[in-house]
Amino acid sequence: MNIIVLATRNKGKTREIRELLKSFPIEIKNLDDFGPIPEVEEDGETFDDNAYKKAAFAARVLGYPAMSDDSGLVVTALGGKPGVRSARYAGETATDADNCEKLLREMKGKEDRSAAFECVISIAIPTGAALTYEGRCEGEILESPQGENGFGYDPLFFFPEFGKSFAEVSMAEKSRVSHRGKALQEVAQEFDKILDWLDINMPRMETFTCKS
Ligand SMILES: O=P(O)(O)OP(=O)(O)OP(=O)(O)OC[C@H]1O[C@@H](n2cnc3c(O)ncnc32)[C@H](O)[C@@H]1O
Ligand SMILES: [Mg+2]
Repeated sequence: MNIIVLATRNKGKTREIRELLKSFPIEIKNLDDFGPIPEVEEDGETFDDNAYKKAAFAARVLGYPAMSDDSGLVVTALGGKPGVRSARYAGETATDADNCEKLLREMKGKEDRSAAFECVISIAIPTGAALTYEGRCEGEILESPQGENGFGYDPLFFFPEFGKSFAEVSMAEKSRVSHRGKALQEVAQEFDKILDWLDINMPRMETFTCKS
């Protein structure tokens, strides 16, 4: 069976990705299945840059195909912030709660509450070749947190079609419409092609016998 390493340390993402790919014939490993590996600096200017960096690095270091997700919240009234800095919005060691608090502070008094979650999924192999999938979903920033489910900014992200925040719906409901859900629906649709691509492009580990 094909092995793919999920190149993320985010437990919320990992849960959602594993659930959406559970019916496919792949073994999904995560970074914790391996010894300590260095952290990748997420210094790209776009979700695309960072997604590729995370997947290509994991694939190169571990020797398996790797799938990463770079995602974040893009808020109109904040000129697109927190964007690629979503995980570290309130500082390098910020928690989800710290980031949500900062977002509420920055949004105080803002009339335009529109925002979007964006996600780029990269699937890379050790040679550096990669495939990219994208998803986006639009909503509004609430005045205060609502709901206990999900992770990150979910309690502050109101999704008009549901009339609820992402933290007030189940993981399955969220994934049907979310940025990550949409990107992974594309992955799912193309899954056979992805497996063929891995088959053709993954470097083979041949065993050579040295004659003395
Ligand atoms: O880089 P990895 O290890 O995958 O984990 P991370 O948490 O650092 O992930 P990102 O760099 O992609 O930053 C994305 C941040 O955007 C937020 N985010 C992304 N998707 C979200 C979602 O579905 N719901 C709520 N917040 C989300 C959340 O705060 C994440 O920490
Ligand atoms: Mg990150």
